[in-house]
Amino acid sequence: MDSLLHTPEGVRDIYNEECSKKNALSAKLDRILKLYGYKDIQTPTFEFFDIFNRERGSVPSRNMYKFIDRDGSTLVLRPDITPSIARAVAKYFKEETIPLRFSYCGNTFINNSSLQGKMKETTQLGAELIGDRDIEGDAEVVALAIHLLLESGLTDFQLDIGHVGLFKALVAEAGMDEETVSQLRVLIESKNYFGVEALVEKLTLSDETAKLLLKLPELFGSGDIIAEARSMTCNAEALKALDEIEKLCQLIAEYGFEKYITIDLGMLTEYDYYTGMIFRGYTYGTGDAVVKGGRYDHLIGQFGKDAASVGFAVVLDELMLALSRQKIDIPTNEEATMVLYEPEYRSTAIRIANALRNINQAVSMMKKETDRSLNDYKAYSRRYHIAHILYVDQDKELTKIDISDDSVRKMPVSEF
Ligand SMILES: N[C@@H](Cc1c[nH]c[nH+]1)C(=O)O
Repeated sequence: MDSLLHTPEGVRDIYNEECSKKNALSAKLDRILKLYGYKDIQTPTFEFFDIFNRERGSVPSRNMYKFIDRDGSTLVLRPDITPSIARAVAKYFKEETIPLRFSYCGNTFINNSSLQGKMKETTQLGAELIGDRDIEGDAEVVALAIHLLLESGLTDFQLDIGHVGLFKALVAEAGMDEETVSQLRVLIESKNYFGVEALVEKLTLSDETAKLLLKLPELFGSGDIIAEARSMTCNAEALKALDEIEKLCQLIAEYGFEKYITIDLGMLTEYDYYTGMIFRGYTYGTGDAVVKGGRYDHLIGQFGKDAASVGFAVVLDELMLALSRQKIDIPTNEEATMVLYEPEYRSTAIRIANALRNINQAVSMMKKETDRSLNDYKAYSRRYHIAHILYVDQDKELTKIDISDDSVRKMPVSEF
């Protein structure tokens, strides 16, 4: 019987305070998205497999939850919301040539290996700036991500900014096969210097390319590393990527957010749809990114609309974890009142509850059981963060109990 209460590994229930806080956080962040002109969009939780297949460059197929529809089509629970937005935009905004801004909040499902101990269902709150190919678009999106983290209450965080163009240019120049590229990516990403060295030695690369690849895991820090990287390559595409990061950092300074960014030229990603700058935000309390995003100029084109785009997603669950470990409160504005009534005064109690709800106060009604004492209800209120009890045991007067200090006051019912 007990096993009926279990949930599968990687998913969990969220309730009480934690759930109120998660919703409050998402509403708070949503307000900022609106301030930047992002409009709500919702796409389905499951889609055809092809929306996320290898060509799109999202999560690898083995990490997706796949199932079969009645008619035999293969469906997946979305592992990522960006390809869905790309599909929807190509479908409903095909003719629009001026940039569009969309934001969303929804759950994603990734069937990670259990060994990693990661959650398999997570809530993402994201923004996509569609049809903007300029560096100003990159800067807006990075600034917005920083603004959201500040709004959440975090003060100590860093946004690492990289660019897939640098790595792509180097491996293209070296003519590496896909398997080697992916091995190298993992090694550089995990800053495994010796691993990179061993692999690079096995390949036939120009001295210049080999040196820069070896150096990538260390190219992390402030603007100076751009100059350092620049001095190490003549590859035009690689130089272009470096120029872009430099310009992006200047624009982020125009937003006043430069202190939150770090350049990380060794930052790479498994998502193949990225074509330009990529970024990830980190803070204390969780090793995983609380926000992640980047530029993807060809994804929407795969659905038939040519629209260079850039966006990101805040991983709400990671952000919640970080906030809680950093003891940063998320105010929920939940000053709930309990209207506790003796059965014969039910209609008086309903009138009182309605009057309070009319002035936007949250009320939970509770019929008093004969075998429970007032103290039982006070203890319950303490457990569930109820601020007051209004005890209705006659028509004319009620008793107001303040749970924080146990003080008691009589009030005329006519006041409601
Ligand atoms: N969808 C990406 C984040 C992102 C949104 N837009 C661009 N990138 C992810 O799940 O990591």
